Amino acid sequence: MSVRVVARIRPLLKLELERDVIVEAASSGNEPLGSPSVIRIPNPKSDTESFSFQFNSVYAQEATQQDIFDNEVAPTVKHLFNGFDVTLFAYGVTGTGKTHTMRGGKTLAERGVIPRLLSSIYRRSRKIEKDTAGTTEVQVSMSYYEIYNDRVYDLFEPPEKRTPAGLPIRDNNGKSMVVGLTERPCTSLKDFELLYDQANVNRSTSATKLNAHSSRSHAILCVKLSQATDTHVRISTASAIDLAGSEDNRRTDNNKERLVESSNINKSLFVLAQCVEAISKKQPRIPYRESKMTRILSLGQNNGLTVMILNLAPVRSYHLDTLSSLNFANRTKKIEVREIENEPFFRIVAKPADEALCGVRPMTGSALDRQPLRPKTTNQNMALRDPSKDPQPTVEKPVKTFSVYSDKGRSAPRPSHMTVTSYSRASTESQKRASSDAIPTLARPAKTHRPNNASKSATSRATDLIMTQESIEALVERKVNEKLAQTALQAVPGPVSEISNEVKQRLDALERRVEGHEAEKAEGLQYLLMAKQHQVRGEDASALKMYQLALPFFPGNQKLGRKMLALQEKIRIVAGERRTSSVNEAMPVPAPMQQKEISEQDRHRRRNNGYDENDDDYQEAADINEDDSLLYHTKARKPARMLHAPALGDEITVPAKHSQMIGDIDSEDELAAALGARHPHDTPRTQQLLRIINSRDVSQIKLLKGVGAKKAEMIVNCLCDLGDNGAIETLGQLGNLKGVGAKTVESMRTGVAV
Ligand SMILES: Nc1ncnc2c1ncn2[C@@H]1O[C@H](COP(=O)(O)OP(=O)(O)OP(=O)(O)O)[C@@H](O)[C@H]1O
Repeated sequence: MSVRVVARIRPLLKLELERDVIVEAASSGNEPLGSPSVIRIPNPKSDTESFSFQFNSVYAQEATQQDIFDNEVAPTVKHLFNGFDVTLFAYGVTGTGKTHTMRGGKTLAERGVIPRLLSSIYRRSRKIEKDTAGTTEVQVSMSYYEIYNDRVYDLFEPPEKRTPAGLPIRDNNGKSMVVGLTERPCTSLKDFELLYDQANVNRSTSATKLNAHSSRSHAILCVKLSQATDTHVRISTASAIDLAGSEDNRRTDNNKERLVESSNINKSLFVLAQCVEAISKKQPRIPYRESKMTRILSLGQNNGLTVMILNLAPVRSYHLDTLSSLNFANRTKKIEVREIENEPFFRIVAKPADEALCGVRPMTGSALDRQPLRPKTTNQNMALRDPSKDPQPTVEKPVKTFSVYSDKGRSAPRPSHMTVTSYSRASTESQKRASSDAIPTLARPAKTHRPNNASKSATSRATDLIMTQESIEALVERKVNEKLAQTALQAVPGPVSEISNEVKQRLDALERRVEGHEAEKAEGLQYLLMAKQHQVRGEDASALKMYQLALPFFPGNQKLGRKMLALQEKIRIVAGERRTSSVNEAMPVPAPMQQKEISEQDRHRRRNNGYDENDDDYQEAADINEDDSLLYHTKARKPARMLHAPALGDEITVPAKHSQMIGDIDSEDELAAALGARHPHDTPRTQQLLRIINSRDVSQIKLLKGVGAKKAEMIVNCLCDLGDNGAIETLGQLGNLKGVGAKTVESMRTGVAV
């Protein structure tokens, strides 16, 4: 089944005008009751022509939240209860109504897809429990996380408690799982709303020029539904994803922090577009792994039902962005998704004695609060009892805890001590296992029945044997994970040896250093990426600013320095030319307008017939990976791109020392000095330390690691001896101050947070 793609046009906002509306819903003539399924939008080159895009459904400006839910989401609830996973995601440019569609407002009418989905799940759960006279127990739990700057953060944790590196993602049985995520049981809609609202406070949102409450992250809500009877349990998951919107930074006026977020958002959406393109062209390699969002979304890889809601703004100011989104959606609708339901697995009725024996507590309440720091495993295949303690006399062979792929057509042996009834759905061809792990009130389930390979045809067995490098790696990783998870489950907790304070401190310091390094490097790369984006758009002054911000993260990188000098030279020349031409021209065109026109024309030229404006930008952004000055590159180098015409609107004054020619620079030190760095090897941490020292503020200095009030006063006294303008320029100078040695300097430096 293909991904279901529906488009929703949001109504006009306060400042938008009726005459600017260019996107409209139309009918193809084939739909029942004439409900629209076509989006019509003019050709940006000629208003007399228009493009039409057909989707599964189209919702015009006046469509309500109820309409969207009733037609697009309510039908999936039935499938969820039948054991299918459901993925709903909102896609669109910033400010087009994704969050409004998914979360919505506070009033009943304004509630979005997510609260309505949960309401429907609870209603159906109650009905099932009632209809089965309580023999089927339905439980709902949720996890909620965001991908912010390509890092995964648990939204149940307040930002101040997050580890900067975020949570890791592991592959497990072909699914990407976030490790260490909190999972909260929620027994009623009220429970859910409370948790959801609290978690949303932790989501990264900010005001931008295009949206007062812009989501700066992709938010992923996973609702796990577990239906348990006496004999078996069925788990299915509904994932509701509110993607962050792509942004054209020429329109956002974003500051430094917003630009970093924006480039991460754009990059992940670019990778998503690449994945969709690769899938639609049936390419052998889909670049899922190039961003965390695509890894988690795994479009076309996940089973079950997928619905994409394409959010569109109706007005002309979004024209090219809207076309880009429509093109993306057009490709997405062709993606085929395997409609495979999750197999139920069998429960062993947990007895207190068993629990004591194998050390498994019923996973309710606090036990469910946090999953163990290991991949959520497919531990249906694992015996939870400790075999050494299990006095079952019938065990003849050691229990095999994972199956071996074999060409002999044997079915894998099943541990004989388990009280398991074989159950397999005839409709399910694959060896897919149920998607989840923690089952409230249950011991771990036993291995599911493996169909007898002998019944398979020779051809299908031969196909099974052709394994690609990727599938072998995935298989090995899966087996290792299973083994590790089993070991962890069977391990009897021994006495915990106390780590000495000294060791703890050293570990902490080490961790801080590693995190600092990672964060620093990532931040530097962000600046470079943005510099490149600005540069290819001809926004030279902004590009230069970004390169300047990146420089401290790559001390001594001569190539970067040269690039900056060349850019400065170019800006200087352009500024000179502009001054000359403004004297010569009788009626000058306003510079910013001219720049806009040039770049518009240029962009039209670059788009041959695809109208993939954003894709183009994304491509350029991605090209930075191929820049060999930037430490990280995987692909072969491409020929350098031609830069755009210089931005005529850029206002920049180039300091005299910056305007020297590249050839004048001989050493790294000169280069760094020319670029305004205090010292070529200054890292942000060093700079921050020197800033604190040079502040001459005893109250700040005494907080540095290894410095008390007395030492802080001594340092300030030394600085005062240097005179009013005296400053410490290097770590060497700092170490030479009275009472401060190399050791203290290192200690101060490692303690500085950047
Ligand atoms: N269908 C709608 N009805 C009424 N208002 C809407 C609708 N869709 C969007 N809006 C309004 O438009 C504005 C932008 O919507 P929203 O924040 O949902 O956009 P977004 O696509 O999530 O943006 P971002 O990607 O920046 O987070 C909000 O003020 C929202 O209330």
